[in-house]
Amino acid sequence: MSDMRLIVAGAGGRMGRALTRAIAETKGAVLAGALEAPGSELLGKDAGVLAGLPANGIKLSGDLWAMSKDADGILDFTVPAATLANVAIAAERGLVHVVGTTGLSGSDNAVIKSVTNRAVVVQSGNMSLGVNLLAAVVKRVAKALDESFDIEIVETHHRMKIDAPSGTALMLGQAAASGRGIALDEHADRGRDGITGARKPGDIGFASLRGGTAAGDHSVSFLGAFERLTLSHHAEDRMLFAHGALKAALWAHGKKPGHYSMADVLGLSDI
Ligand SMILES: NC(=O)C1=CN([C@@H]2O[C@H](COP(=O)(O)OP(=O)(O)OC[C@H]3O[C@@H](n4cnc5c(N)ncnc54)[C@H](OP(=O)(O)O)[C@@H]3O)[C@@H](O)[C@H]2O)C=CC1
Ligand SMILES: O=C(O)C1=N[C@H](C(=O)O)C[C@H](O)C1
Repeated sequence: MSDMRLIVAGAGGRMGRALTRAIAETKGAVLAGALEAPGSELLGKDAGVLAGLPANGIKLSGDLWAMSKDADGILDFTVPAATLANVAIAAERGLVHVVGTTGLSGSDNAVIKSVTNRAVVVQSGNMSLGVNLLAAVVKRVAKALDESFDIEIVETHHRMKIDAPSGTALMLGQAAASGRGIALDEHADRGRDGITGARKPGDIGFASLRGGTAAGDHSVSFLGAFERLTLSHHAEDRMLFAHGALKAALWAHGKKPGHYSMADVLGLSDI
């Protein structure tokens, strides 16, 4: 099969630059386009140079429709409004759409899912093997422990992150809720402040720390009487997520339309 031709959305961003480097390091993938926000001062710049590589001749552009004429997929780590705009074009062009953007609302996710009867979408709040394994373990542990164990999720990210809780924290919360057989929406306790009252039994708490350059730390604690169990993951570099996204795109190339997760890509769906 010929190389998979990939567009990087948000090519001037932290993940966008990492994705450009990951594509350059990956056999079977080639950079076909670099998308940035219309009006960005980076439009016209060379994607390779922005990523710290030799020039590759791919200039940042705000026109996804034009650049996707001969492309196979798009790696989208941007902002919710951009991802939603990209969904329709990716579906129309038949591109594999790897969605890593977080901070999406329930209705945003419904829009993404609405195209998956005709388009291939791989979506995950975290593209790493370790976090997806952690989610499977959290689900299993939550199933084994009853409400006498309180569940608390703590995440730490770099000072530039704009959404909280992180997509990964919500994914881990969803895994815990599924293991317990409860709806996360009804039991999430996000952001305590002031006289909050005692913790409600069965709630899943979230706390977000921001600072420095942390690529992404997550821990899930089960706190019971006289004992605490904490499971955690530490990302050391965002190239981890970029290589995961590449793996997802190559896996999805040629798959039938559907909404896939990173657990599907990694063969962890049955755990
Ligand atoms: N699922 C996963 O494994 C991971 C997910 N993420 C998520 O990826 C997203 C991006 O993170 P990060 O790279 O750190 O953020 P950055 O802010 O560094 O990058 C986002 C980029 O998207 C650009 N952008 C904004 N609007 C558009 C548009 N309409 N079209 C194209 N590009 C646009 C931004 O441009 P401008 O600055 O000009 O607005 C910016 O360059 C976040 O939601 C983050 O949580 C991050 C790491 C891993
Ligand atoms: O914004 C980030 O940096 C990250 N975002 C994702 C999230 O919201 O969970 C994944 C990773 O933790 C890095």
